[in-house]
Amino acid sequence: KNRNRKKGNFPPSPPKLPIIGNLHQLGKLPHKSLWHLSQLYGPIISLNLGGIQTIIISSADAARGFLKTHDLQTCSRPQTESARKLTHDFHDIAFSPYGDYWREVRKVCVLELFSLKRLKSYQPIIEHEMNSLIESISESASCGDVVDLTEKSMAFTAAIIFRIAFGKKVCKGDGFHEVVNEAEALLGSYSAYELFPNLVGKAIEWFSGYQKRLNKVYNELNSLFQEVIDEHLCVGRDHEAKEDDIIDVLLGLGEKQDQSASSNLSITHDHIKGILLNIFLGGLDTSSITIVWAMAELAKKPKLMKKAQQEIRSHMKNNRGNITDKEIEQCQYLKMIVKETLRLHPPAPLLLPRQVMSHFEMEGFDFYPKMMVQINAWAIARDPKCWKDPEEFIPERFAGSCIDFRGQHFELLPFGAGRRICPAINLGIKNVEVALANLLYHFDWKLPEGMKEEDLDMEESLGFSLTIYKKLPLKLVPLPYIT
Ligand code: HEM
Repeated sequence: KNRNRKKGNFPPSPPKLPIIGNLHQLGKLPHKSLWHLSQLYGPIISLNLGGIQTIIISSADAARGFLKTHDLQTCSRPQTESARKLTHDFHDIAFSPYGDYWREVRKVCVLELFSLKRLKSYQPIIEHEMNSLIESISESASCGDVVDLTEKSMAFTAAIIFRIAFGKKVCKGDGFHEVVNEAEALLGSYSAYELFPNLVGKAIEWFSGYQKRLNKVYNELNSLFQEVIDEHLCVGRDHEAKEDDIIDVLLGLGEKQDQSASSNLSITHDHIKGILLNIFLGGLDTSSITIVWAMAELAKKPKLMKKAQQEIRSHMKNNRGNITDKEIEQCQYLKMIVKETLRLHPPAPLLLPRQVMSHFEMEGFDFYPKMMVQINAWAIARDPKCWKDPEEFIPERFAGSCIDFRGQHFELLPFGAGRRICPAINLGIKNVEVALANLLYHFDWKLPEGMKEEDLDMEESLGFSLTIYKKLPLKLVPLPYIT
């Protein structure tokens, strides 16, 4: 009680229960429950999640206030026990609090890992994985088999991220995906003691085996990452790829910084492990989730699919090869499809949580340090004040519009905005565009026998806590496109 007794005007709040506050109102899909609450209580609401005071933002104007006007006061992250442990004491980018360290590591990330030059060096990997994807679908197409596009897209993006980060693929059976999923589940939630910082919370945490679970994931990830780092340090390593992978780049930076004392950030193995974890959490699923939703929306609206195919095929003329960046740049309708998919299905619907760092006032409300902030990008993208027919998938709404997802337009925030905006937008978008363009170019797609467009299930399911997926796998029948 004492902790929450701050003077000031708080945003409206739904009625709370003793002890748990508003926790019971989150439901299975928090972004949806919070959207319903915002319709009752307004675009800025305050919730008590156990002992954590949380501000929920559900309008473009309020998001602009937090992510632009007051970005500097709200761009930290809550420092949870799981994040501290799994990122080796915040030696990462995504979960580290705002400050000198974060600014330095973010610079490294933007300039060294995700720059346009580096993206170019990833091109052969993306092309190679694209060819494998098309080949495997062609086999099914020649027999008229149904293809599980969810599984194929996940394998495609995972192979790219593993090769970019580790320089090699990691197979599904290696247990790596499971550890990363478990890490996401822990990083996207709070321990009982964080929610109820008293003896009861401590007891619940102890009985639930939370610390054991956290230690297990930490140990598994740590030894996996250390193994790969050691492989990279081996003299005479079999370096298949011509270009450096992310571990090579980070190890190289560590060596450079050893020689020059002028640099503020000296990259250690802990930094590499923290950054790798961010890359797997950020990159493994987000692009594949988008590819699946785009294909599902197009399968539901065959006229839109035809229009996209005509555009791509007209730019390809009679070329039977894969589509290159040059053709993709000309495919304006494809780009509208990607934007519309990210509007209706942002993979991280609540972005990543932020934390207020210093007191400020906005719209007559007071915000205090340590308050957690969640931006409901999913709800904002459905606001009828910003979007006509918001629930409809209409890529054409972006024709002649300057609205983009790069953090300048607060009605469309799939990558966030402000200082914490996703640093890998170009890589994420490239994977989505390349996959969609090739899937639509090389094949015509139909629904499995006996299924109608209206039967296609579009239900969402919470991933491991930070992302949402299409609940059921997307299964479609590919037919080879004959020029
Ligand atoms: C379609 C693909 C992607 C989507 C929709 C997406 C979305 C997001 C979102 C919503 C955030 C939080 C922004 C905020 O707090 O305001 C974020 C942060 C981040 N993303 Fe992405 N992302 C994608 C792809 C990637 C990829 C491919 C990587 C790396 C390989 C990546 C790495 C990161 C990192 C490191 C952060 C933390 C930035 C920070 O806190 O400074 N993301 N992303």
